[in-house]
Amino acid sequence: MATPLISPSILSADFARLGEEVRAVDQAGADWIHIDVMDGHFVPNLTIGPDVVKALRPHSDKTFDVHLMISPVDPYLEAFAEAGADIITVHPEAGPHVHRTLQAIRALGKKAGVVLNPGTPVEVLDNLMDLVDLILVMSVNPGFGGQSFIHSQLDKVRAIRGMIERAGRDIHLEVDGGVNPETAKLCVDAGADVLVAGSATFKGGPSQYAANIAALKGEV
Ligand SMILES: O=C(CO)[C@@H](O)[C@H](O)COP(=O)(O)O
Repeated sequence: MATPLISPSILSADFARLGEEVRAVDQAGADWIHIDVMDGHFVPNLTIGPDVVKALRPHSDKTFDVHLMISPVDPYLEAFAEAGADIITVHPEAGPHVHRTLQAIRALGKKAGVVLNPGTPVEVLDNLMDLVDLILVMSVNPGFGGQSFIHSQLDKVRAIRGMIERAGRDIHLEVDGGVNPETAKLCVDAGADVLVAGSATFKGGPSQYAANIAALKGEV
């Protein structure tokens, strides 16, 4: 299979040692760092805000891939941009005007991502393709790490890969949720080029991170 970029979700890291954990996965071969921001309203869990992103920024030069699961989302874009996010990814359901939200992310000098929940149809992308640098397909319902991969999302990945080819632009296609070495291969074969993995990266503690990331890349 083609080698995907791996973006470990720090949701599965040891939150008491978050800076060290980010450094550890960076040194273990992570390509990006995936940061899940949850508000207890748009999704049924609470995580972190821009101050934590800012505190983590000195721990890695890798791309900070920030997934905002918050509503409303527009009032917080600037804070996450200033905190050091490189890519800011939003849900179409998180505000009244997703087109305007993506424009606002680009205006802040950041890459813009849009994310589709398992129940969100691909048609939502029809008028957004020229505004996105990343499309994230959730292969679990967002809110928690450690859930099982929803295989029906692979058809969505295949459909979006076709849309990207037709758009003729360089757009990353990322999958998140229940990604392990077995499902990673299915995602890459379906057209994904970036994989988010929480449990499968952080399992076994820091001594295992390099092996876990290599396994996700299909290198072992
Ligand atoms: O955004 C989310 C969940 O909402 C994901 O990023 C999870 O954190 C992935 O965890 P695993 O399924 O890989 O354990």
